[in-house]
Amino acid sequence: MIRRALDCGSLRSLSLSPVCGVRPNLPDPEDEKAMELYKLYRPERITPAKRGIELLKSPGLNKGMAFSLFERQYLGIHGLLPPAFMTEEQQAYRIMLRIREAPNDLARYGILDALQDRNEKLFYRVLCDNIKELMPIVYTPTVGQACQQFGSIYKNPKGIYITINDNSISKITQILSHWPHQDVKAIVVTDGERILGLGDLGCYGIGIPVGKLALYVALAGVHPEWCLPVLIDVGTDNQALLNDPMYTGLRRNRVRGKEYDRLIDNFMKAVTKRFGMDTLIQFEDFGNANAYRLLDRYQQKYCMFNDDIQGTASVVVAGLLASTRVTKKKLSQEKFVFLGAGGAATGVAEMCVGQMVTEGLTEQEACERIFMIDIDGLITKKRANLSERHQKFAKDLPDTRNLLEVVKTVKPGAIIGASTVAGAFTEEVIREMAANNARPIIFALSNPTSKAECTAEAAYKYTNGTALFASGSPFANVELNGKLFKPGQGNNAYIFPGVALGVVLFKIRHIDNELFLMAARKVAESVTEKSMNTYSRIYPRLKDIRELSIKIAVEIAEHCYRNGTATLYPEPEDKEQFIRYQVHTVDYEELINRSYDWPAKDKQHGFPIPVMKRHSMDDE
Ligand SMILES: NC(=O)C1=CN([C@@H]2O[C@H](COP(=O)(O)OP(=O)(O)OC[C@H]3O[C@@H](n4cnc5c(N)ncnc54)[C@H](OP(=O)(O)O)[C@@H]3O)[C@@H](O)[C@H]2O)C=CC1
Ligand SMILES: CC(=O)C(=O)O
Ligand SMILES: [Mg+2]
Repeated sequence: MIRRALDCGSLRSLSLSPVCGVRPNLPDPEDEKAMELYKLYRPERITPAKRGIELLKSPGLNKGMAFSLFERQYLGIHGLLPPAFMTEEQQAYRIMLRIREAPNDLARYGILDALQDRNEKLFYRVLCDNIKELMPIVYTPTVGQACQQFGSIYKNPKGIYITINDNSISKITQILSHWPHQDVKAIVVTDGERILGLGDLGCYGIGIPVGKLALYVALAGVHPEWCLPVLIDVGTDNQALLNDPMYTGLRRNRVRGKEYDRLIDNFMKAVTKRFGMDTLIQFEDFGNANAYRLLDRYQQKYCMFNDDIQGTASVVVAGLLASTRVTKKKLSQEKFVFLGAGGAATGVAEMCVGQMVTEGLTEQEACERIFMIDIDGLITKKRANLSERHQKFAKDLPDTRNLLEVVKTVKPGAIIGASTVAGAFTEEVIREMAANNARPIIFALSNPTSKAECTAEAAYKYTNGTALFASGSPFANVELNGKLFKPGQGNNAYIFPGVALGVVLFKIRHIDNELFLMAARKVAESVTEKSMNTYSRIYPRLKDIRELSIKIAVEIAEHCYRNGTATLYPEPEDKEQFIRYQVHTVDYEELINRSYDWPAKDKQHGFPIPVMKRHSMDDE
């Protein structure tokens, strides 16, 4: 993907200017009221206790050659760095050069991974300023490849590992206390059983919480030191990993049942004991058997959500709501066929029901419009042992495993794939959708790209350009009959960063489903007419997510103060301004607190930055 950008755009495409509006607002120093609010919630910066080489080895503090002469002398690093000075822009430029020259995406992942270990600010600076180009590296699809090869690429720890051998609250609390940051406010946790659509990757799944939390920072401005990735290792049933000499996890089959439940229970208790009751816990990539079960068990007790269920539901409903502006049909007037009936698909189906009910249908009428297919075929009333969740979607139709047959019978307005079955939306299925709909909705949500139910090209080609298409992992633009299509990424990355930002900043203690429906509506209303009418794209641009996250956070904060679940007091009057004061900045800050009697700010050293044209990938 990036290789191509290099080939056609070469170095002239290098971006030096920030594109995501990342900077937090600083109040006008003359405005006393604004300064007071700013200082009330934001602690004073303190000159770090670390000095010398120890400081340079701290990724949260290190600025490399961007340290000024004054900082170098004051902090005991003078002479430990090459004598030249560089700005953050120059450093970012160097890194982007290396990234674009790397032979493949996994190598790019390695460069970014090493940068995160070395200089956190610069890592986020580079990521934020090149989000469209680099999100596919730190997130799906490349993160999937990184997880699969984690044994050979592992360098430095970036999270906490809790195993079935640590199964007590005190042991887990002890482990959590080893994490160097005290002020953890958000955790992403997986047990590695369903990593993207790649299945059970056991301990190698740690890449997913690390990647999701990188997006907390890059797409919502959550502070990196508030974030903790966690891998729960109960073994793996992946025989290839058990045979892999490089495997980094416990070499045993998965523990299930009571012991497993006790471990998760102990983990939840230990987290709240160590970091407080309002610590946000995002469940990620748990297997089908545990995802909903754990959500049902903990949703009312802890500040938690399941991203694959609720985040996915929200982003898909957002895409469907945006599509209504093109199809001119409400959700409640459409029929939906889901391929896959696991956590993601069922979460989406349930939120569609919620939306249809707000549009005036009864729950039963809404469920009648939703058809679900799992590995055993269409979910029908004849199916034995259906879960309560799936019973309401069961239909009085003949059993079939044939998606085309279902599409021919039901004539849905939308097909939504969350099945991990690559290519399941065949040419015949897509053509049938086009035959029945002026603007067929086709969502191939399975990740990574290799698992997508169809490609963007197939969706546009077999519908003669009428498809409203979205995919979980990014696809390149498609040109068809002289028209340019820009496929949207139907990925929960539009949702979880903003929800997390709202939750951690306003100390929201309970995350109900309503928040995700609100987030969905915010995303849908942010899609521009130009995006839809010119490019058939029903999601906002990736570079707009940061602003979107702020809007989502404001929306959910207003709601949570009304229902009493937001517990930050005094309640900020202007919530948007409050958020803008709080978000993490990717600009270097001076490490020395000069509120003492230091001489006037020393002059910034540096050489002129080469002028480059703006990069063409982060276009409209
Ligand atoms: N775009 C996004 O934002 C997101 C995408 N996803 C992606 O969605 C996919 C599924 O995730 P999730 O629901 O959590 O996983 P689950 O394992 O919970 O569900 C997978 C579902 O697919 C079904 N399935 C498997 N094989 C077939 C088949 N041949 N025909 C029909 N159905 C089949 C399974 O059936 P059975 O239950 O009978 O085994 C199950 O219902 C993954 O690839 C994941 O990466 C997930 C979350 C977010
Ligand atoms: C995007 C995501 O959460 C998944 O594929 O699991
Ligand atoms: Mg996931």
